[in-house]
Amino acid sequence: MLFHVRMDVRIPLDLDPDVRAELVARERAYSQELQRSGAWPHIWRIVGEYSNFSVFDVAGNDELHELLSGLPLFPYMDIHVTPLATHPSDVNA
Ligand SMILES: O=C(O)C[C@H]1C=CC(=O)O1
Repeated sequence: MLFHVRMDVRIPLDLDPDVRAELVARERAYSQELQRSGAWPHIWRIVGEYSNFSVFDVAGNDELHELLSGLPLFPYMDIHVTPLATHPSDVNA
């Protein structure tokens, strides 16, 4: 199943810079591992925001929740999920 996910990152300004850097590095590694596995096929920066639009390709809601809640930055994100269905006019479907 495909899901559109918006992630807005809200790291507290007073978070220790070393803790912040370590979190961001772990987030990058976790994200890139999922991208390589095929579970996270698209990630786009939203221009002018510390946010992304992503597409996840997973078995269902439970797997998506497991992957999202495992994000190192999960405690510092607002996440909005939109399940995607095939459009009847999609010429590629
Ligand atoms: O920067 C972000 O959008 C947040 C997060 C998602 C992947 C990643 O490496 O960081």
